[in-house]
Amino acid sequence: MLSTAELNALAEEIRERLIEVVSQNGGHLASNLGVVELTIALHRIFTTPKDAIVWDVGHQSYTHKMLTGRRDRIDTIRTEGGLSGFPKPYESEHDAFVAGHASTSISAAMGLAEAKRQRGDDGYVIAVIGDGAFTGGMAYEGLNNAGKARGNLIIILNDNDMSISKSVGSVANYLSEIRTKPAYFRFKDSVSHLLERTPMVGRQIKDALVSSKSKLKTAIYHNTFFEDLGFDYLGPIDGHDIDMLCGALMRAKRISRPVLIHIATQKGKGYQKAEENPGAYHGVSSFDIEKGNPDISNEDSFSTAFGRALVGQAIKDPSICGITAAMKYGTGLQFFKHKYPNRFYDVGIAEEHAVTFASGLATGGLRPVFAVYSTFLQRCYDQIIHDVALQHAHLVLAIDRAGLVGQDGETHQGIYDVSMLQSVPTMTLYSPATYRELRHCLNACLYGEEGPCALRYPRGKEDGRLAFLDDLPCEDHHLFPGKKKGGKVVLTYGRIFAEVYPAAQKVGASVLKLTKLFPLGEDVCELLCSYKAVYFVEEGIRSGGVSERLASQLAESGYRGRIHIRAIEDGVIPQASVESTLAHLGMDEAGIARFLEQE
Ligand SMILES: Cc1ncc(C[n+]2csc(CCOP(=O)(O)OP(=O)(O)O)c2C)c(N)n1
Ligand SMILES: CC(=O)[C@@H](O)[C@H](O)COP(=O)(O)O
Ligand SMILES: [Mg+2]
Repeated sequence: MLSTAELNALAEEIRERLIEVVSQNGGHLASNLGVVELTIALHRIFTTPKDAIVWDVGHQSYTHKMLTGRRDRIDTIRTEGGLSGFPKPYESEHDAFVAGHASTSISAAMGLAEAKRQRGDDGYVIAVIGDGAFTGGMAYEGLNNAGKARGNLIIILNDNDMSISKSVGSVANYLSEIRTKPAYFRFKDSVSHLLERTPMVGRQIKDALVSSKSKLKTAIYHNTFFEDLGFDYLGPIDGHDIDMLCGALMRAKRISRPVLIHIATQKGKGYQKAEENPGAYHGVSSFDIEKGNPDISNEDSFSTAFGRALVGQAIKDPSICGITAAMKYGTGLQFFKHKYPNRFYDVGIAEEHAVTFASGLATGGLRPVFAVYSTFLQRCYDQIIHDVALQHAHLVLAIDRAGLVGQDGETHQGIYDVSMLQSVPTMTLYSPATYRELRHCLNACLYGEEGPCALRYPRGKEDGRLAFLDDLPCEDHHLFPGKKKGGKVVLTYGRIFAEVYPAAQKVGASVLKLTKLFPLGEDVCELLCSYKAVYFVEEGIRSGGVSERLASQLAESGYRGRIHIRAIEDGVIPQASVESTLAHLGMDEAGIARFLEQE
């Protein structure tokens, strides 16, 4: 058994390795540095996989991976074929549940705990959720249910007062209130502890006190929100003190009701630059440890092009509002916030709320734009149908990270949005391939369309090969004729056009590039019908995509030519660079050229 000093030395060693590896591979540095002691304490008191740890979002699980047999492979994290940056049960039996999206841990942990109870397994299930993830609605659905849980369930609220940016909202304020009065809560906690340890009657007195409405209770046993929901609350605890953490975890193990342990940690702990600027070190690409990571949030990308374009529109139109679900920098909305703080809303990690809130703004006469990553929009399917489309509310979804995203892997790929939105009544969707097209599409969504509108664009920068598009008019679709009239035609859209166009030139095929994906005019189908073979290339899942829909329309219209579809057949696309993934999918220039050679 390691001594406290040895455990602290282990924490230092792990920190050094984390900084080294993330500086090379990129990753979620600040979040991982903040939970080193917590992870060590968890693995000291609990034994995985018998006990299960459910990491919320999972971006902070690197130390857990190092302590569960993956230390010698940690240098492969987030690389193709290497360890995932998120928990993956297929990677290790110590990863209890898939994660990547926020606020799911309490529900998952409760399910796992209940399953253990039903199966007579006395293992514990521990959910570790950050204060950022704690702003998501699903966390409350979980808490509401879990307060009555009968399994061995422990929730650890890792409170560092930060989401990616500063945590927002009333819950954040409430947590900060608790954090700033630790002595008061510890006094309350020690009264509760004393009662628990008093032989025979202590527990009964405590239970009677908890369920009573007496003034005595409010005097000595003031409830936190969590106790009102049925949890035993332990905290706030210094999340960098391994002894204290172990003590709290041991105690939680002995309590028969669900327990919530509230720990206070520092995001970025142990690397000064990250401590000073935890937001900039939340998710980083490779960096120089000595110099640190320059702030790249203003660097040229589709996100910043969008952010600047929105400011350009908002100067002329005071009804435009900008909304983010905790992704201000990721989506380029920092410019809008800076210029129009009163029209900017960071709603926390609450995408479903953001959509319905935007619909409320629209119904009330404003022009809301919700900027959101494609992958996180997935949880808003019902809100988009029920709260937006059915009342034809005119709002704009600016869908960032559409298509392949690279190193975050399967949980973050933006490959489902086209299929999802295609089934939404009255939805309009644009897919710009360049910054200029993005500006055009944003303008069209704001002023040229009615009802729910969206534009989708990829992670990263414009492709230099597409500079020639800047000399062409921005149209809903554009035909680039091939060598032979009526020969082969390729229909495509978005970033992948940069691969398709040169491939088509090689084989002499025409290319029909869509900028507006739906609704589509009759003319598109008519045009395709004039070719002897139609090829589709789509950087999105095949099922329910544009290719499938148009192929079925062609078939219905009696088209007799050949139809070939290249789209993503298997929706689970692991981590790798976008270039490498495109090559694997046969969607790089060479792969598409081979595809077009098929007769
Ligand atoms: C549904 C969803 N929306 C947005 C994100 C992007 N995201 C990843 S981590 C994060 C902040 C998490 O903050 P917190 O839970 O407090 O963890 P910390 O990094 O502070 O430890 C956000 C917004 C996500 N993963 N899932
Ligand atoms: C963990 C998470 O969900 C985000 O931090 C995500 O990794 C951000 O990715 P980008 O680098 O594309 O902003
Ligand atoms: Mg946090």
